[in-house]
Amino acid sequence: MTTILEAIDIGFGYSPRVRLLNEWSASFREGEVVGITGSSGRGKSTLLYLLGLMLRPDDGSLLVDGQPVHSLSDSYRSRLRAQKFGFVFQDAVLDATRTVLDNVVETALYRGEARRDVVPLAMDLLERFGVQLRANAKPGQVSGGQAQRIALCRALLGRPRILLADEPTGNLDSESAEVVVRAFREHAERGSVVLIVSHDAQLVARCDRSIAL
Ligand SMILES: Nc1ncnc2c1ncn2[C@@H]1O[C@H](COP(=O)(O)OP(=O)(O)OP(=O)(O)O)[C@@H](O)[C@H]1O
Repeated sequence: MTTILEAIDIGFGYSPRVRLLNEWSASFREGEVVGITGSSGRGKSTLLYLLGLMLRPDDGSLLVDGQPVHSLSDSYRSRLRAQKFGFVFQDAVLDATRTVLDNVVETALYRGEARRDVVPLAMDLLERFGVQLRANAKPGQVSGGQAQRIALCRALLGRPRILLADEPTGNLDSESAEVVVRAFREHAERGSVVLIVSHDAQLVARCDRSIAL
């Protein structure tokens, strides 16, 4: 299977005294759903920021589809992020001034897709995750669990090659969590990799493998 993302001997600390990662290596292949576990404060979210090109490692290298990315310019890394990455983070960061539907289609429009093409796809995703009736609401008018599913729709609509999810089922009941896990699996099977940070042992057990930090 093709390797999509590879970290080689990554080192990182927010300050020299507090090192979170030392010579950390891992590779992630097409079709995989990988769980990342570790105690609170261990650095799991930080690892997603590093793998998602939001932070730069202090040492080591990172390859995306075989291309070294650690020393690329910020603007190139931003473009790569928009092209290849999808994020489902805890603080879902939906734009409060725009409707749920506009939030979901935002990344696809940024990539140059036509609104008339992506709106039906977005509505299908919202329906799948049980939030289609909130399409015209503003993010401030939806619950935390709904916001999480809306952020997931936005990420999946972008069909990212690398999907990074931080506690994606944290605010969800078990039935909604099940829908999310199935969606991750299907997404990976279409030729992507999905990395999930979670404290939820049941969720991690359903991944293809897990990595403990
Ligand atoms: N921007 C920052 N500047 C300085 N320290 C930070 C910053 N962000 C996080 N930290 C610290 O780095 C450590 C790792 O944080 P991180 O959020 O990556 O852990 P985590 O494993 O995801 O934790 P949790 O399971 O509680 O979400 C923590 O001690 C945290 O306080």
